Amino acid sequence: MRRAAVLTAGSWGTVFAKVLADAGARVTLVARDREVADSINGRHVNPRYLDGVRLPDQVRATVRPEQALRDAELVVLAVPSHALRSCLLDWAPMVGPGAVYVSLMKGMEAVTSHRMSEVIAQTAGVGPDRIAVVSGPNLAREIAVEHPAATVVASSSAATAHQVQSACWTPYLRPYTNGDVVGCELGGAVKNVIALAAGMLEGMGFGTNSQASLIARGLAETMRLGAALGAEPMTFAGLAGLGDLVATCGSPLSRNRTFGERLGRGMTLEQVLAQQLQVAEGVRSCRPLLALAEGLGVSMPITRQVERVLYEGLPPLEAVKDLMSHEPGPEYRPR
Ligand SMILES: NC(=O)C1=CN([C@@H]2O[C@H](COP(=O)(O)OP(=O)(O)OC[C@H]3O[C@@H](n4cnc5c(N)ncnc54)[C@H](OP(=O)(O)O)[C@@H]3O)[C@@H](O)[C@H]2O)C=CC1
Ligand SMILES: O=C(CO)COP(=O)(O)O
Repeated sequence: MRRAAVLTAGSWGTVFAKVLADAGARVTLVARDREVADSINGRHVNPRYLDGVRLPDQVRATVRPEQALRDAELVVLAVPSHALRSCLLDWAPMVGPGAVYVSLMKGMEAVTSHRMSEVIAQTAGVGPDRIAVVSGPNLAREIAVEHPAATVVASSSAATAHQVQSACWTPYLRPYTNGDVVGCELGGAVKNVIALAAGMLEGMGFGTNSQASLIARGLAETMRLGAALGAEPMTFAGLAGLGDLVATCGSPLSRNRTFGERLGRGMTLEQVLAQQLQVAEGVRSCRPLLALAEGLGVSMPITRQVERVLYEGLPPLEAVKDLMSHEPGPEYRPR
């Protein structure tokens, strides 16, 4: 039986622990809070993040990372992106030789603009062949109740991608492999920013044409950045690109979309942050994404307007007016 450690017991970590267990692994889920760990071990539920869903018996919880990590073949990482580097500096020395690191995270690191797999490689000192990224239209709550969905397992090593693919293939989650790690990670990070904008449109009362136009133009700027970074264009037509954009921009379950919707209804960043219990990665990722794009001469007008709303206090309606008033050009352009 495969042994997996999942860190930590938030929404997606808890649900992915269930996926791995349903696919046949013995899973140790690391919680930061003893009450959460006790509840998972005693009642098979995580009341803080996944109330009402029973976890399989093969999911055990601990508050001690070393207990989970010492014999884990898969080290599955699901912390907010801004916390990854400091967490891994603590955790990596506890990981056994040969383990594969799996990133579930969809964000970019502030200041460095690094993708999560880059942060893993740097802090854990492992090569790309021991890193996989899982990304796709995977709203945790829907996967938890086993609504059928698909996802992508990306790794530069086909063997690693296949190993993780077979570890998370269940009757309700269908994983496809992809060698394009850059494209899959960018798809996941940028769609969170676009979902903030989708929520703003919803909050301002705009309809389906506005949403569809946003998704298509959001995809265009994701693809421009991807092309400049060497990603495969087809990745963005797939699950980690268009698939995740549609799911996240369209679902009230999305934390990013909900965050944006509150901004669209007139709340300030501080007011929304005060209400937000779970991570909305787009809020922190939009600046490192813009920095990356600016360094490469790539234009990301929607991401820029989201940044202005978040950090410059621009009213969302003004952001829409600004986007609509630029001189229109060809639909496709490389930069
Ligand atoms: N939820 C979803 O539907 C999906 C999420 N993702 C991605 O997965 C990643 C994790 O998201 P998700 O599980 O939803 O987030 P949640 O906000 O639901 O959970 C965050 C988890 O990280 C822990 N945590 C918070 N801050 C820190 C910190 N500074 N150091 C260590 N641990 C910390 C929390 O512990 P505590 O409870 O003790 O605060 C909690 O276990 C994100 O990158 C997200 O984009 C990807 C696909 C689907
Ligand atoms: O990544 C997700 C779905 O694929 C979850 O999106 P949110 O983080 O916006 O909830």
